[in-house]
Amino acid sequence: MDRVQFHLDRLLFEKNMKIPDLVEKSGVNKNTLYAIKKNMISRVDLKVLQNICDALDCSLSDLMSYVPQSISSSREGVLFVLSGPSGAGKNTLINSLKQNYDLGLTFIPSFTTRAMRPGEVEGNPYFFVSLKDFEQMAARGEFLEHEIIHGNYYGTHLKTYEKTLRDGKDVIKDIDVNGALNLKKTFPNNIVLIYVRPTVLNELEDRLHGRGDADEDIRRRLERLKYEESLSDQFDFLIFNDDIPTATAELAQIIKTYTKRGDTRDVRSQNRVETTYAQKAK
Ligand SMILES: Nc1nc2c(ncn2[C@@H]2O[C@H](COP(=O)(O)OP(=O)(O)O)[C@@H](O)[C@H]2O)c(=O)[nH]1
Ligand SMILES: Nc1ncnc2c1ncn2[C@@H]1O[C@H](COP(=O)(O)OP(=O)(O)O)[C@@H](O)[C@H]1O
Repeated sequence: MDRVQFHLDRLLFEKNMKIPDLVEKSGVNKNTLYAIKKNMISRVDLKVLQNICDALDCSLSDLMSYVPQSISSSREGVLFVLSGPSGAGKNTLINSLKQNYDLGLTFIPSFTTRAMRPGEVEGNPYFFVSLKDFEQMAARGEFLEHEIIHGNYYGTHLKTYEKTLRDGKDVIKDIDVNGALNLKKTFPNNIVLIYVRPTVLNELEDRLHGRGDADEDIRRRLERLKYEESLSDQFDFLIFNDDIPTATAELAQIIKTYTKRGDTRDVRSQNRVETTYAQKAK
């Protein structure tokens, strides 16, 4: 697997740029840029990286990241990732799963710079840190991956994932679409990507209002919807969360299939289930 990963795709999206714009601004050859964008490059000149960073006004750690061998070869636990638009019900389903099913899953809180919401506490569902602390942690390479989402930073703690999965524990976590697809490159064999959404996307706004989000936060969150939907077909499963118990049951069904005792932990060798509700996305 590629342990050095480029994030050009995301950066271009964030800067509202296309490859031809970057060719013009950076002077870097088009084919090189496409290869970097697709993570299909095995060697690259430092000058090229410098020119890309200058053109995108970003740092090298925004453009690329490195995953240590120790974690990339971990095959012990299975990592279940829930992604989807804000308000889809990812956290609701994780909590409902905890309360109604005994699947022995571990939830690993991420680190974030966003403000704590009512009902949240330190360590659940996040460790809440300042921007300065987050940046220092990122610079020290403490994150497996990190992203800026809705203007806040979110990062998965490398050492905790490493230890938990190595100990053979199965993990469930909601991660944004970029982070999910990056993690798939890190753990190609023991990850299951699940995309969650309501059947009717217009319901998201009501749900976010119901959760008590401020209007400005709701607007920012919904702005990302189109991008998130555009990546949904790269996920292994799609769950329509219209009714919480039904969607929780679908999620539990998927998890049980991949964590059967006695089965190999290499999820590649297991057949994927299609329940009546949970459909493989493609
Ligand atoms: N890439 C990445 N995304 C994360 C991480 N932790 C949470 N997220 C995602 O960050 C986004 C915003 O999360 P949150 O602030 O809880 O808002 P919500 O989606 O509206 O509930 C969601 O898509 C989460 O799944 C992480 O460690 N890495
Ligand atoms: N199936 C559902 N029907 C109606 N409301 C829901 C459903 N699932 C979740 N909600 C509500 O929608 C809001 C957003 O859910 P949440 O789990 O915070 O979403 P996410 O973690 O995906 O951003 C919460 O107020 C939650 O109670």
